Amino acid sequence: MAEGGFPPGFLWGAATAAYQIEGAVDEGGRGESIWDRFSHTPGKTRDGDTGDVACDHYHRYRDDVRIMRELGLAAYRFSVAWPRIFPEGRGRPNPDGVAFYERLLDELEKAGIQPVVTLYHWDLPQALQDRGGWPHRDTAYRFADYAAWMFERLGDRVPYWITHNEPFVVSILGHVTGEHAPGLNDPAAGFRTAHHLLLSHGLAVQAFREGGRRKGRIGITLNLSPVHPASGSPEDEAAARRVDGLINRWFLDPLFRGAYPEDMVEHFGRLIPLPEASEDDMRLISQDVDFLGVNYYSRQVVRHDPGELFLQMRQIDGPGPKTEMGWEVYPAGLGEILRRLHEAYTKAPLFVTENGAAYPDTVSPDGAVHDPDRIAYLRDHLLELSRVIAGGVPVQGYFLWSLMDNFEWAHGYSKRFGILYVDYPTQRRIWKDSAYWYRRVIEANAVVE
Ligand SMILES: OC[C@H]1NNC[C@@H](O)[C@@H]1O
Ligand SMILES: [Ca+2]
Repeated sequence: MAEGGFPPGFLWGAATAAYQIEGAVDEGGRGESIWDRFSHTPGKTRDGDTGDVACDHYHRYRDDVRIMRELGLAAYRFSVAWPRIFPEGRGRPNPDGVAFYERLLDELEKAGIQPVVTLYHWDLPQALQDRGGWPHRDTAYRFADYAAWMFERLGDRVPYWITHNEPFVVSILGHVTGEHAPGLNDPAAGFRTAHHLLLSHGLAVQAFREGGRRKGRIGITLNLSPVHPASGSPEDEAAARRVDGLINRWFLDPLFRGAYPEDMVEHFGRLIPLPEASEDDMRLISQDVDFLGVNYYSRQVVRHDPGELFLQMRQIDGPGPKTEMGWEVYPAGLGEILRRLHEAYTKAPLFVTENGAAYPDTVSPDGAVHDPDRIAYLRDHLLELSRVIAGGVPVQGYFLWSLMDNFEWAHGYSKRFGILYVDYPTQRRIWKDSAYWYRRVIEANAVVE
């Protein structure tokens, strides 16, 4: 392939998540989620923003799918809100809830767009949180029941299933730093959460396999980042290895090697009571997946800091330009992570299930949204991706984060990741320059100027 080219059949997509775009939180029988509770808790999100309305996608999905078709997307990654299917997290399913997703699947089918369905993108039913949430092992089995029900109901319509989105973020930001729902500061709960998320993934894969030959494929999505030492000093290199051990290896090793990374078990075991990792659990967790989803945004640069309790490290700013999130633009990191996965972890197909950037987009007087920085970010990452594939790493698709501006968790609506600008007061979707550019990339199946 020429520089910047992609293989025939490469799956061009865009990604969203239920709580970030749907709104209609009290409609269609939907139950409360931990993000409803968290966002409505004073002080937790910027300006007290909530997902109550978001992009009103629950009502506007037909128009949104029309735009996806006009963009030329081959696939669309979205998440199902568990509280729409099981308002109490368990027991009786809610027919109106699944009916919404069936309508969405109908629109995608008519548009010739393949659905890629994430079963869990952070919106745990509050009723399960009230019974202990992810730190509680039983929640893993409730997730497996939910997943099995979805496979039964929609299994013949969904070619790609993703069990979890970013278990690291759910575990650490939700249960250790408290930046995300449910807002805990409890490292032991964080590690039990990580284990139960992985266990629930394994139980769902088992249910998927037992459900007989299904047309679809199943995988999991991890947020992965290369971690570089701030200097070549042994202390900084050790700090980088510890951070790599938590962000990357704490999840990759169980999934693909059947055990938690020994150095990190040793490190954290001294500080925190770690959950029991039985052989049965690890066997379930490390079942083969049909693909691995990778969410890539940036690298981490860290130095040793003896005073920091958890990892004795301090993250520092890399030298490159930063996005609106303060994340360094570092395209080489995408290649580094994908090559490492293929060489050291799995020969399974890979998908970039999220990649993108937030910038302070505004609508200019001519009604356009000029976002040259986002185009540059996407172009550089896609050039890197093209090189990685040309080098033999089986990356089969790319999902841009995000299709549209949306609720960026604790940052509320202040961070815009979309290639579609959302004018929230009117809910108008305005194509940013990057949307026109991405349409040309898809048409050419190659990076364009
Ligand atoms: O921060 C940008 C994205 N990162 N991955 C998970 C998504 O829900 C976020 O919006
Ligand atoms: Ca409400």
